Amino acid sequence: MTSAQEKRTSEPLESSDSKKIQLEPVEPVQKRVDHFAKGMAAIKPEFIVESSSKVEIQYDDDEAEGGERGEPEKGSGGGRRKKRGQNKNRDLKQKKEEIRLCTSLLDPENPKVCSYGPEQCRSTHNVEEYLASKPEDNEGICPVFKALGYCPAGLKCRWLQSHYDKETRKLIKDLERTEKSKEELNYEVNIVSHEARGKLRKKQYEFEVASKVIEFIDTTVQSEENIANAQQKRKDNEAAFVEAPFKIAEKKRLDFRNAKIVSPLTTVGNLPYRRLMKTLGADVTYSEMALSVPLLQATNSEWALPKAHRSEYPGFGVQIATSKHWAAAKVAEILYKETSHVSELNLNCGCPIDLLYRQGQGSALLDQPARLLRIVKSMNASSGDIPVTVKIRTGTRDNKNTAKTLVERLLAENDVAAITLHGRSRQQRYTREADWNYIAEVGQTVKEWNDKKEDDKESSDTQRTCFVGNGDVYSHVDWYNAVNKEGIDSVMVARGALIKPWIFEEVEAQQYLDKSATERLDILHKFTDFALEHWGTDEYGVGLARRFMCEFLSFTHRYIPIGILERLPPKINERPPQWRGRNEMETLLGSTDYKDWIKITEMFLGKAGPDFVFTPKHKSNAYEGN
Ligand SMILES: Cc1cc2nc3c(=O)[nH]c(=O)nc-3n(C[C@H](O)[C@H](O)[C@H](O)COP(=O)(O)O)c2cc1C
Repeated sequence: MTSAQEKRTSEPLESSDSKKIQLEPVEPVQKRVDHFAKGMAAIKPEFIVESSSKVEIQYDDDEAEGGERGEPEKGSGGGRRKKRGQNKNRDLKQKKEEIRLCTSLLDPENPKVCSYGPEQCRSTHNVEEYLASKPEDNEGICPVFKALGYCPAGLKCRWLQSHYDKETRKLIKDLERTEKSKEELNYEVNIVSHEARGKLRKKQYEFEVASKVIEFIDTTVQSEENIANAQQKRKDNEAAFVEAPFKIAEKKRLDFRNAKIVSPLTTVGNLPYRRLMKTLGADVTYSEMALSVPLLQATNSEWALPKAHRSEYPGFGVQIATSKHWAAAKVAEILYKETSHVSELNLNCGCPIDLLYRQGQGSALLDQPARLLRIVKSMNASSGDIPVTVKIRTGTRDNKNTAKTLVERLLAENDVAAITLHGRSRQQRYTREADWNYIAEVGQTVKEWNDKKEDDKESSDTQRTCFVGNGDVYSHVDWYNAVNKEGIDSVMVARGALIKPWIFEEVEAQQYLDKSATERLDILHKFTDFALEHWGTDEYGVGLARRFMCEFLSFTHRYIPIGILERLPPKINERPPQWRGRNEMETLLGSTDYKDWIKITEMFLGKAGPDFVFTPKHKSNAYEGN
């Protein structure tokens, strides 16, 4: 794309189904002054909806970064963030069925033993009563049965009619399909055993490596008075430490050059979404950020985060947030020993939310480089052959970039397989653009380091450190602008891959793809199928799939079809005037009303019950236009 095209273009573009998109010549500006205002997306006039009441949506992507984990508060650097654009009254609990069937009876042909016994069990053991109480089944074939040849939800499935023989009262199974699905590597990995989690819970897990590493690192932080003593202890520990099973050069290799990388994304970067992104061209995906303390307490919801779909490996990273080197060492050791499909362990040094910041986690580490280095060192020493990477921001404060100095220290004192730099400070909001000049400057520093290391024949460590830029990438134009800069190996894409999940197809094709509403709906359909495979097809699983689909739609609706724009490239931060699509479905997919999102989920998940609750993260304020 030439710079002339980037400004305004009347050049035809190829769409995904090879139809040409003719961008009409731009008419004189005076008629549409408002729509060409800075920060506004330039929509062709015929698609602009004039209305006296306009809806303004405030997107708070900063807060989204922490998911439901943190409530912003005044002070502590991020005070301005308080409540802006965030809906604080989100009820995220999904309602359960009134009459629940005991899980021991999911498959009536193969009943399991109920540990409570039918008398004590709080769920019903009366299959007929349960089936009679069930709401009418959803139409069509159960997506999980179709994919796996059986449905683990059994009698609880909301599409039961498609795999239940009423006459014989047996579940239908397609063993051939089951075999095929295994061959297709359609299963989930990194499921930490009950036994390991039980030991963790009882504090009986044996940290053979981490305990030595922690002891060694502790001696490096001894107080001044104890320095002589500490030095001796350190030497002893160093001797023990030499036995560490993996040297840096023996770790798994990462090569991110031109890799298509999806950011770690709390809540929305769930397993079904990442699986979808793999089918749409992603090479690298990350878990949602997992916190070290609940991991060590063996919290089930936290251990759900490192789970991945088999298709994500190799190329799957687990992201952790921590403020303590001992916790980092322990988590790294468990992940190494108890999971089998982790390509890298990523340390979050960028999360801006107050709760984590106050605890010294996330972006707080940027102002405590010694602590950050200790954490990386302990992770590296405890994670076996899993390489360690970091994700940082430019700094914590505006106009005070500290990332370059930090990166110099990281390279000199530690071994990080990759560094990702989000080109914003903690204080900076998403409304201001990421600083790609600074990203390139830091990239240059990493490049010089790699060049020097390559020239150093003495060096036993042959691993280069990859450098990845991050911020605002929304099209192939942004992507190539970034990777064509010296020192930048690749780009990590976050919101761009949520709003426009086919972004990597555009990168591959080096052109905009004007996806039709039907094609976009197909993508959502695929997400739903993956969501049902992951969360299940029973009432509860469908509720979760619906909720996470709404979360996804809270980003996808922000896409403005390329065919209705008159100025390219589209920018991620541009706000549109109210617009309508080229057909009803396109208009629906662009709706900012969460009730329409629920309607969209109903196309694939059946009718949402009156109990289904979804409150969008983003507040939308109606105001009178002038
Ligand atoms: C909804 C949402 C969730 C996020 N969750 C995480 C996270 O868990 N870990 C992380 O390092 N960054 C997280 N981020 C930040 C992104 O990874 C990325 O650094 C940031 O959005 C800038 O990239 P972008 O301009 O491409 O969106 C999140 C961002 C969003 C919008």
